[in-house]
Amino acid sequence: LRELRSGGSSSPAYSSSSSSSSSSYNASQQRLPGAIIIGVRKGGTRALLEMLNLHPDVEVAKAEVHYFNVEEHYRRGLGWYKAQMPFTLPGQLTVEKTPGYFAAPQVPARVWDMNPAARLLLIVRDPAERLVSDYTQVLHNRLTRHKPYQPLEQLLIHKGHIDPGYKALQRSLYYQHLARWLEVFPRDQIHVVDGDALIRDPFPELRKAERFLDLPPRISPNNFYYNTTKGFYCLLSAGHDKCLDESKGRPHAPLSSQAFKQLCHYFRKPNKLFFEMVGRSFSWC
Ligand SMILES: Nc1ncnc2c1ncn2[C@@H]1O[C@H](COP(=O)(O)OS(=O)(=O)O)[C@@H](OP(=O)(O)O)[C@H]1O
Repeated sequence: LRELRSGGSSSPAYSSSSSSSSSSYNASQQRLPGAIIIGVRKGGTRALLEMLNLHPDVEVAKAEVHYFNVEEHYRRGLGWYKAQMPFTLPGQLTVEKTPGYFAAPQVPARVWDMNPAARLLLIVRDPAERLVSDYTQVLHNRLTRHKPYQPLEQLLIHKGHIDPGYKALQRSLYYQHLARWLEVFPRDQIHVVDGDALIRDPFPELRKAERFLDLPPRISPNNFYYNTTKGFYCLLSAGHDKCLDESKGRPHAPLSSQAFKQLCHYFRKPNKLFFEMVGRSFSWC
């Protein structure tokens, strides 16, 4: 527990964030993360981070850090990484999220070297939907920079068949990436969050995450309300409300129903392998 909360430092185990915050013993400082949201890209990582941040014993790194997956950052060392973290009191849990960690082969061993007790959160979503969301984000970025782009179907389908080389498709092969994490971390240090369930009804997923992180249950259904304009749940805390920005929940780029069906068929086997690996199944297409 101590290592989880303090990222391996020697600060005392759990103490409430509201207790004796004025004493120098409890001086706030930056600490390495005890928990990391490792992915998946477009799985709902921002929503999960913001929702965990509702917990009084959790502080989060606001920006994606990309420490373990970007060589230039990794070379800067743990001092740099720590300096990207929020200030916390002893007993508070530091959390960062970088969706790019999940599919980057060098990352699991690096996270282990940082803190072998780190708790890992993996939020997954229907891999076909995720792929379309991934493409939509790339398309949006290219349009913003006035760069050319290809329609999704052209990237995805080659001579009538799904092209296994398409990067966004590979990012949806969850079992391949998870297998690498499981070579390094024990299964019980990785908690799988259902990203589709988080969209439909966030509270039960948050309760499970609190339990995994050994946090006392502090997040409540009253922290969420459905915003009909946004079409998603938004957050309520201490009288403030917050919805995720417009980059979350964009209308997806079009894809013919025939191509989407092909995609669903393609994912059947890899999905089955993932279900076996995590010991549960999801009702994906
Ligand atoms: N409450 C709430 N509000 C808004 N959006 C929500 C929420 N919960 C989950 N989501 C889904 O999060 C998807 C984006 O995932 P990520 O944050 O992981 O994207 S990223 O990889 O960091 O770019 C985003 O995917 P798209 O809908 O495809 O844009 C959302 O569906």
